[in-house]
Amino acid sequence: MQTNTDERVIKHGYKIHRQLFRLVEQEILPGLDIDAAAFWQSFSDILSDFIPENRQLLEKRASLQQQIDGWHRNNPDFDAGAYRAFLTDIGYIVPQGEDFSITTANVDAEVATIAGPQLVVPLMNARYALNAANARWGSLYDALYGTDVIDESDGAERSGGYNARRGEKVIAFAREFLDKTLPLVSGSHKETQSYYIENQRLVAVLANGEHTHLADENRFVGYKGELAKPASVLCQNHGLHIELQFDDQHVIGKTDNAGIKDIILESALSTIQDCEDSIAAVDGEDKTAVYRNWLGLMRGNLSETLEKNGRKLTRTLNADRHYLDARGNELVLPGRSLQFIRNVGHLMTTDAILTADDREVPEGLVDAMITSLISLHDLKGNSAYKNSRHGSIYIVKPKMHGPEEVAFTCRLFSRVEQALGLEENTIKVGIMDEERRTSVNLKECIRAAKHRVAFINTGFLDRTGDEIHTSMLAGPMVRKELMKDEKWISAYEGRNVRIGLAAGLKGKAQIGKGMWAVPDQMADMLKSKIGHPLSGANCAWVPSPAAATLHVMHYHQVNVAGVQEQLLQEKATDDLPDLLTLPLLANPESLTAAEIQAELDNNVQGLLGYVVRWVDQGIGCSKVPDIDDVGRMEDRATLRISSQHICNWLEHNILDEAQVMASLKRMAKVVDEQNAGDAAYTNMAPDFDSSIAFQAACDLIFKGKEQPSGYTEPLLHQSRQAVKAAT
Ligand SMILES: CC(=O)SCCNC(=O)CCNC(=O)[C@H](O)C(C)(C)COP(=O)(O)OP(=O)(O)OC[C@H]1O[C@@H](n2cnc3c(N)ncnc32)[C@H](O)[C@@H]1OP(=O)(O)O
Ligand SMILES: O=CC(=O)O
Ligand SMILES: [Mg+2]
Repeated sequence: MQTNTDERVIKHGYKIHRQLFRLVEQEILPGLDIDAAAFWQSFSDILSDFIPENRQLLEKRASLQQQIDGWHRNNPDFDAGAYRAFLTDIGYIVPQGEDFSITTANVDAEVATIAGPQLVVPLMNARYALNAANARWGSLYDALYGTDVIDESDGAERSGGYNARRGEKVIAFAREFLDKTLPLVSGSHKETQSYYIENQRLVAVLANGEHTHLADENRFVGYKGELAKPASVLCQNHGLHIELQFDDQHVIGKTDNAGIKDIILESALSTIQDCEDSIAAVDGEDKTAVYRNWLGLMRGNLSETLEKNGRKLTRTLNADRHYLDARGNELVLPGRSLQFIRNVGHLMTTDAILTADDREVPEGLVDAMITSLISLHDLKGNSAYKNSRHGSIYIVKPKMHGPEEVAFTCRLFSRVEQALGLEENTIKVGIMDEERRTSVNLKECIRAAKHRVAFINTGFLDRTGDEIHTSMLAGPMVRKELMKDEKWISAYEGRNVRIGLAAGLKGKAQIGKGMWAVPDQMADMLKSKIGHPLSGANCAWVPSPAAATLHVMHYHQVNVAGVQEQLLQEKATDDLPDLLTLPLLANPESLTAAEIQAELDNNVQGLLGYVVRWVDQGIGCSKVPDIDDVGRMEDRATLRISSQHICNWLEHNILDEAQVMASLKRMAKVVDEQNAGDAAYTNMAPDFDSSIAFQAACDLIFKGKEQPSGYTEPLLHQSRQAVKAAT
């Protein structure tokens, strides 16, 4: 990209984008008691010290991939034993050391001890970022009413104004939840006429006049209003709060036997503010905008004015929540999720800072320094709202390949801590277990971060992309939808929990599970995502605040600490062979022409639908209809899967270029039609050659094999930069 270096400020040879420079000097540093000159000095030292090693780590990735490609070329008859020996020889599999336990300290309860949903949100979008931070508490009634969890039969449709029949179903569902979560000594919440507090106990009055209590009295923890007629009652189960709100004049409350107007669930315990795969930040200007949003969250003053349902409103961070406890003393609960920030990985570079010879610097180095600097506002109490009550900064580091790269991240964080005057290990690291070399060596990856690891999370979407790319030459892969039934993926998910528990994460850190990537299918999510807590994971990703409010019900049902205790008793098995079982098609000839076409069209439709918004409009995460018209969350990781999958089938002649090109052109028209209502949208068809987005989609497929680890960001960035330069 052409960069006007005149617009830059030179610091110790590095050329800082003026917008970023101003942000740091005028908005971030004030109030931090950090000398600007000292800051730029230590930042430049860090860049100079870490750039060469960052480069070497990337070279090692490329070299290992080359050796793996060569091995597959020379070994068309796959032998699992020889393959494992080869991976060990080349250092892809590293030796495993003695058992150990992590020592991470000063971790907030939302990470260490309470199990619950984790919401991920594109940080570039202030409206969503604020919504996510506030998603700590969510209305169960809204989450049920607004999603397919409540079916539309018997006149319970969602459309139009308030539908009382649907409302009844919501109330019935919620009462069922209360009966399971807060059972009464006798009777049911379905029969309650009122609730009151007496002798520090919650009393429920039933239709038959009986006054009953909670079966477990300790689940009542607080209230608002009067003892005899509370405005709300606060209960707790597995460390998660449930608030029953009363108002018999309210439109819902007046239809309810006990005057309940809503049930509020503590929902997204933690949130990941994402600088990575769900955003499109391709230059210094974009990076500055993203950092400014993080600053607003850490200073507590981020706000966004928006129009919703014909009304203008200003969204800001929610305050903490105040109650009286059972004894009548003040009880204050966090009003916002605990916020992590996801930095980018080691691959990409950014023109936010250029070297003396005008080369972009590694973006991950800039993220580490700037996002930590901003987080200091929280640590120093410069915000009305506390994020970490234990003085920690939580950085999620994605796409690391193996323990060496984790160690590099930890050394970087250590240097950032020194530069900012922070105690060692203040910056916690969330390790995305989403590259094959990390899964294979997970124990050693955790060891490399054992003083600061705050989570290990199975990013199964990137992990699937890496599975395909790493073994690109081994043979054609199974269809995308069938990946979830493959041996490697269940070994991967199981090992993550088992290795995490053996490394002492219980009670100290999160063992996390991946994203629910079908944002509108909440009924299905409710059926299946209980598998995550049941597997021993104490958090799992959700795509939206409503999904957090629904998924939290699983953590009321499952006592994750108990599951983890049980798993710790089980004997470990060697599941590395399963993890290394390649997801190859057993019988490629059995695929019908229709199956091949459907797989191709589906991949192409999702790919184009995502890429066109990314490249033309800078939207990094989209809900894109698949071939069956199901809206799917698409981000860079899902794009990595679809592009690599098509590339793999091309490589093994299941597809040919002409067929792929024909599909791209046909599906481009479909995607154009899907976006017809968007005034900012530019069609790809029929002038395909002049659509940068369409060309990017082609490159992601036809040049997919050469992309580092099959990543999509180099081509996406290049194309978005071209669009920005042209407008
Ligand atoms: C592999 C990986 O790396 S996964 C991690 C990356 N993925 C993500 O971060 C997914 C985050 N989710 C999203 O971006 C969005 O939910 C999408 C793109 C999937 C769907 O977005 P939309 O179609 O706009 O959502 P939808 O119309 O259902 O809801 C919009 C409302 O929900 C809110 N919302 C939706 N997603 C989120 C979210 N993740 N956080 C906070 N609020 C959200 C919006 O603020 C909006 O509410 P508002 O009008 O009051 O502001
Ligand atoms: O980052 C998450 C993933 O699944 O990839
Ligand atoms: Mg990922």
